[in-house]
Amino acid sequence: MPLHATIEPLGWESDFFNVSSGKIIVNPAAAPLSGCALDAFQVVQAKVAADAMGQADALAELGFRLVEGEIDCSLRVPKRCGRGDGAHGDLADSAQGDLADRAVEGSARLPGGAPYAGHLRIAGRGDNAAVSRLASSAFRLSRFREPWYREQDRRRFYAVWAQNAILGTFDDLCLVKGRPGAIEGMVTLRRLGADDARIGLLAVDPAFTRRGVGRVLFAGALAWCRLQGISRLRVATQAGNLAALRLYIACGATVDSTAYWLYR
Ligand SMILES: CC(=O)SCCNC(=O)CCNC(=O)[C@H](O)C(C)(C)COP(=O)(O)OP(=O)(O)OC[C@H]1O[C@@H](n2cnc3c(N)ncnc32)[C@H](O)[C@@H]1OP(=O)(O)O
Ligand SMILES: Cc1cn([C@H]2C[C@H](O)[C@@H](COP(=O)(O)OP(=O)(O)O[C@H]3O[C@H](C)[C@H](N)[C@H](O)[C@H]3O)O2)c(=O)[nH]c1=O
Repeated sequence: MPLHATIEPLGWESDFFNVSSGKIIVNPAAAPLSGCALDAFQVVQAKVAADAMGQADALAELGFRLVEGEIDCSLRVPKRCGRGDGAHGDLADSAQGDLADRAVEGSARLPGGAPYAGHLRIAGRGDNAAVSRLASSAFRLSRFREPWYREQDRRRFYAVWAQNAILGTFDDLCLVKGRPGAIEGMVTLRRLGADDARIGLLAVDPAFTRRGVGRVLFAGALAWCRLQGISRLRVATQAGNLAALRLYIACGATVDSTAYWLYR
């Protein structure tokens, strides 16, 4: 069966990776996708819902290859509530809220941009080097991988993502645990709309993994959402990233959707 779709040019990615890139937009009203249209790009990406295998088969016929699976998760942002205060939700809310509050003690100063007094603080320019170092090495599981993208460009991509979060030019901010130069972990966040936000990048320095830092970062992300009046936090990861999936599920997230990335 032919796939009816258009190809949306990806300007930012084409410039950043120096690879002319496009993305498939499935549209039953569009013409059938042709090899000729695909040949105009060095890389064409498609994100296919995991229950739409007909689309994946049609793309395979056109020469697309599987790159990775993606799992999209989300959770409701728990309301702030003290122990024993049943007025603001269930037990899970209460436990999550306590952890979040401890993670961002002093967080009332957040909207002004001042650093946290608690475990987490907003990263500033002085954190640029350490945050970039962590981001460039942490995200080994990525759809920006060989043979389509060079390893050094994948590393640069996540470093720039983190730098842009510090500047607030892509994600809105980057929260870090640890002193400048001695960062234990980082999480970046972006408001998507009135009610929801998304974690961009979340990583823990390998010297500090399995000590609860990931949970603290996630709790800090929830606390930021609460301060912003955001009620839903979204996060995505690679299907093969069991550590991240287990972390998000342990923090209360549930799976919203699953998909495959295919490239040609
Ligand atoms: C939005 C995104 O950025 S998705 C990509 C996520 N980041 C990465 O993959 C970067 C590389 N990995 C990391 O930085 C870390 O391994 C993280 C962030 C995934 C986990 O950070 P940690 O500080 O180790 O997590 P933390 O100690 O808080 O563990 C919480 C839970 O996560 C799960 N978990 C963490 N690491 C692992 C692991 N290696 N294997 C299995 N489960 C794990 C467990 O359920 C754990 O609970 P438990 O210790 O009670 O069993
Ligand atoms: C830094 C930056 C990026 N962009 C653009 C470039 C891409 O088109 C998107 C990001 O795409 P996304 O699908 O989110 O990228 P990843 O597949 O790498 O992300 C997943 O895995 C990550 C490890 C992480 N968990 C993330 O949350 C997941 O979505 O943005 C841009 O336009 N401007 C920029 O500055």
